[in-house]
Amino acid sequence: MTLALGCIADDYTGASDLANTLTRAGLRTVQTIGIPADDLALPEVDAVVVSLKSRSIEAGLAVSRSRAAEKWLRGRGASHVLFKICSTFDSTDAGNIGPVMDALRADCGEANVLVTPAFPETGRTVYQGNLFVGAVPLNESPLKDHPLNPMRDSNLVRVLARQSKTQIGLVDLATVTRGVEAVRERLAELAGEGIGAAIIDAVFDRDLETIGRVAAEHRLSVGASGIGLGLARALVSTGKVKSAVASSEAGAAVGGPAACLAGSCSQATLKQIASAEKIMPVLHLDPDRILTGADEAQRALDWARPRLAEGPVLIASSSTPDQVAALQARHGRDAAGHAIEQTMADIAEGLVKAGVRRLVVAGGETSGAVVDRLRIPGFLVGVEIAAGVPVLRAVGVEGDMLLALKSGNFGGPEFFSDALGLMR
Ligand SMILES: Nc1ncnc2c1ncn2[C@@H]1O[C@H](COP(=O)(O)OP(=O)(O)O)[C@@H](O)[C@H]1O
Ligand SMILES: O=C(O)[C@@H](O)C(=O)COP(=O)(O)O
Repeated sequence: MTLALGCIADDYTGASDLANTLTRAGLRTVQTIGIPADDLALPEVDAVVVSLKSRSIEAGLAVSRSRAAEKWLRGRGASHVLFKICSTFDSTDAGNIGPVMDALRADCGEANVLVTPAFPETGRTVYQGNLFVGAVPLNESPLKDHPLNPMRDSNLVRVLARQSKTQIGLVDLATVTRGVEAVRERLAELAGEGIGAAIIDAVFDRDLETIGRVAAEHRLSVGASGIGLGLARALVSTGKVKSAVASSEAGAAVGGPAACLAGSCSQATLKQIASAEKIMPVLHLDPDRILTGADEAQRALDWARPRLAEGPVLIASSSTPDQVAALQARHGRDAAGHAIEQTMADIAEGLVKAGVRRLVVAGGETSGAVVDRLRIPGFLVGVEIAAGVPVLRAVGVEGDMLLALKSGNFGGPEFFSDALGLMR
């Protein structure tokens, strides 16, 4: 297999979002969990998205895991590697976007890396280096209250400069609008000033197409699904990849019980849980009990098992920003996040043992904990449920299983019923 594009995603929902975008743009794509084992049977593909759970871990570990993934991808012919980050640039001043970018840049000898989290389809746009989430700057959006990476500065040139050893420049929208040659010239200018990476503005998909064409001439780029779209379109339009029609195999029905798990505390997920209450039984976990050692997973499984034969159930740990802040004040941010993720993984494991073959998970870190526990090595990409969220068919596991891994922020209010409607 010779890859036209190699991708490293810093979380599992982000990886399925990117795999979805690449598939829809005509690239045959698989999502792997970590670097695939040699004996994992993968179909012939144009792109591999290696999913890491590296967004919120210690920066040194994120660097070493990302470098190993890059080495694997380059070893399979990928001349370009996209480091997939969140469209809301989720990170702290300690990293991990800057340190990983610096390391990958050094490994591949790239003079200048284009960086953009723009993904207009989901309302993420970048102007003068400032990230907007819908109509508001990042620091005024619900991301200011994210449980793990509260985003309080919308100026990404500043944010990335705090994380990276590289000097960070800007390629503004006026330059992008002038086209591919103007962007190339601006990059050469920045390289001449010793600037190794640049935030590049993008508001519309046509901006991403310009960016994709220039990025494809380089060895490395950093961004969300939008730049993935630009790269995929560039690979297809230059004939490097023959555009493929998405296969229907990935979405074939599996039947059996279905369940949903929500660990995201985003506003979008809170609304989706409220809507789900109208159509399925919902159990709200008690996060304090989880942190004080009570067996909430057992309570949840005892609640769910007798209900599964009747239809889908939803189990949620999600709370409002005030409740999250209070819990973190009592137990610490990382301890709270980790304990709740592990409880979600325990519940997922118990549900699958009870026969669940269709599982919807809301939240990136939560999805990472669940997929790791279920030891799923990879996914084929099926139909799109909502922008950035496809149906996934597990590969390398016994029996058929469909999952949807939803970024906390993605999907409309009826997401859970929309997902279950497409996961037959
Ligand atoms: N009630 C809660 N209080 C505090 N933290 C929580 C609560 N519920 C879930 N969490 C944690 O918040 C984090 C949510 O992150 P994630 O799953 O990535 O969601 P998102 O996709 O919205 O970023 C996880 O670490 C999760 O364990
Ligand atoms: O780019 C995005 O917004 C998503 O693909 C993504 O990375 C989501 O992360 P979570 O919100 O943590 O699920």
